[in-house]
Amino acid sequence: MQPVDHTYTALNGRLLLENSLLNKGTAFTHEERTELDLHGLLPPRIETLEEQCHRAYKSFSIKPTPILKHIYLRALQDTNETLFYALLQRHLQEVLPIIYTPVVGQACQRFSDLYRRPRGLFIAYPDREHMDAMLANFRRNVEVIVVTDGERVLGLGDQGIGGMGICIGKLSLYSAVGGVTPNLTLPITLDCGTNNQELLDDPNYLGWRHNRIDDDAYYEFVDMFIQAVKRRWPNVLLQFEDFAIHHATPLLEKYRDEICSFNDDIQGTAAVAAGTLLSAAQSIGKSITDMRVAFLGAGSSGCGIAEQIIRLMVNRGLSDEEARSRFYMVDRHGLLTDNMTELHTFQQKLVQQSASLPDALQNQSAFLKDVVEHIKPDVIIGVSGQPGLFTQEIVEMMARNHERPIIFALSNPISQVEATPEDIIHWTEGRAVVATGSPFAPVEYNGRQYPIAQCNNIYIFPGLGLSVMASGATRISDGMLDKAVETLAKAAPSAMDPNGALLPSMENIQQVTRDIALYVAMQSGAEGLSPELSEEELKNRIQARFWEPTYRRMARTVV
Ligand SMILES: NC(=O)C1=CN([C@@H]2O[C@H](COP(=O)(O)OP(=O)(O)OC[C@H]3O[C@@H](n4cnc5c(N)ncnc54)[C@H](OP(=O)(O)O)[C@@H]3O)[C@@H](O)[C@H]2O)C=CC1
Ligand SMILES: CC(=O)C(=O)O
Ligand SMILES: [Mg+2]
Repeated sequence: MQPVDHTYTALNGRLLLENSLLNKGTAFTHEERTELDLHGLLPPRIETLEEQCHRAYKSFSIKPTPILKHIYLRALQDTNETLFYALLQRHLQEVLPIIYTPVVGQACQRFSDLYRRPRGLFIAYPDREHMDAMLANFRRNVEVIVVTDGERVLGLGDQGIGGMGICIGKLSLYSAVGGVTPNLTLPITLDCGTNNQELLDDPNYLGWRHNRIDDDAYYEFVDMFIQAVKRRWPNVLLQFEDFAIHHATPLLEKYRDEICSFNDDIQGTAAVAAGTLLSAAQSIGKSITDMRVAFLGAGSSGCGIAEQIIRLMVNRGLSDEEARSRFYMVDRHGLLTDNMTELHTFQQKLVQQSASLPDALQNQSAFLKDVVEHIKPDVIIGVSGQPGLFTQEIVEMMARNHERPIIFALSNPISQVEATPEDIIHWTEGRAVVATGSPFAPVEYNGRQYPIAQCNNIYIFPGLGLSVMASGATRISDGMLDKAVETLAKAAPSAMDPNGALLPSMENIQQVTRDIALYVAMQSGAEGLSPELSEEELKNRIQARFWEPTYRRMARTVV
């Protein structure tokens, strides 16, 4: 009888050390080294995981730049995943900006230069006839996929196959925060070409050197991929990530009822932003149903966030029409109105009726400044991907209009933020309720420290993944996302104390993620999208599924 708390492997010697999921490096014990033919291949000292973490943290700390720290961590991940995640868990707050936004943005931009070892799948358009074979080249069991086509990476535009960096980063967080076993995750890049001339001209670019395919060719390619995923992993959770505006919503709408899937930029961002807004409303003692909200950027995230807040307002008693009338979506060409002809379908649902607008906004393209001046929104949300558009004039006007203006500058990475928290706090004399998409240090103003909430979908997607894994949900419904919003808002310190932070701290993010997983799973059960299980049963399943980075005794498979 083989002990059940052992991990069994048919690998030994160098092949075992090269398998990042199984490798323990210097933590292989004497017995394991004997049994698995490792003697001589490792330095003689045997370390504990804790000792390895100390050593790895020291190496990490002395790297002089954020990108070198990122490269170090990615190399560690490719060498020993248990150690990588143990390090992440012990230093999450410090390491998060390195493996995720903002530094992951640079890693995507320099993906080909930095490329060292294979991770995930690159599915290139010219290879499409081999779709099933490509998926079969990966491990048999996969439960979570993050897929991109790299066309809108953060606010950095088309990065071609560099988008893979984002998928790797997101899945690292599924494991570090959401307890999803790393060997069940799969990052995928659909290489549809690139329209980024710099990449096309770069002799080192590792992607398909071709302009992007579009229209029928694009949708047929994506469909070949989705059908192949369904054949190989019918129960997988598939996250669409960083697709450009013209593909993101059509793909979500096409596939959300066909495969268990969601779009992180639309729905994940919507849930975190709506949760943060609920929390901000609690802080300033105002109901969201009394608020008017203006957006800068009416793209995938902007319209997704607006639709989620509208659902919240409707759940709290407003009619759909009343709720929609409170939204002012400003895009590149100005405020969206019913006079505009070339809007995406998802934007058409969020237009203002020009006849009901104040005169000053009727006969011209109104921009954010005009909307803030004439509508006096309680909230402005930036998801334009363009830096600096929350100007001093606009922010000061917000502060004149409201005692506690709510200002969310959510574009990533830091280089693209609409206004820095430092500026917003100063321009509003410390009165603004601020959130950003990337992490910012607390702002010091008039002897007071203002912590800045990181309103990022990291608060949502790991919980959705854990929920699906624990419950076996087959779809991600709006009702499930609404539960995530409410659970997040309830977990915010501001729910207890108006001066408390808008979002739970990163130190508590694992617990928040478990709570989100639980309430989302209860909702999927109530909607018939997963077996209806008791709260207790679901908690037990979440606990049982939650992977922790620890070493197990490793032994040779007995054949
Ligand atoms: N905090 C978080 O968790 C998240 C943050 N984001 C960030 O949000 C940003 C946008 O993402 P996403 O919505 O998916 O991207 P999209 O491209 O779908 O949307 C961006 C929109 O902003 C518009 N825009 C561009 N320039 C201006 C301008 N000068 N004034 C007004 N609008 C403008 C674009 O118009 P056009 O198409 O004509 O250029 C487009 O409609 C990115 O920076 C991303 O990193 C996204 C997801 C999550
Ligand atoms: C956070 C994220 O998903 C984005 O900026 O695209
Ligand atoms: Mg994204």
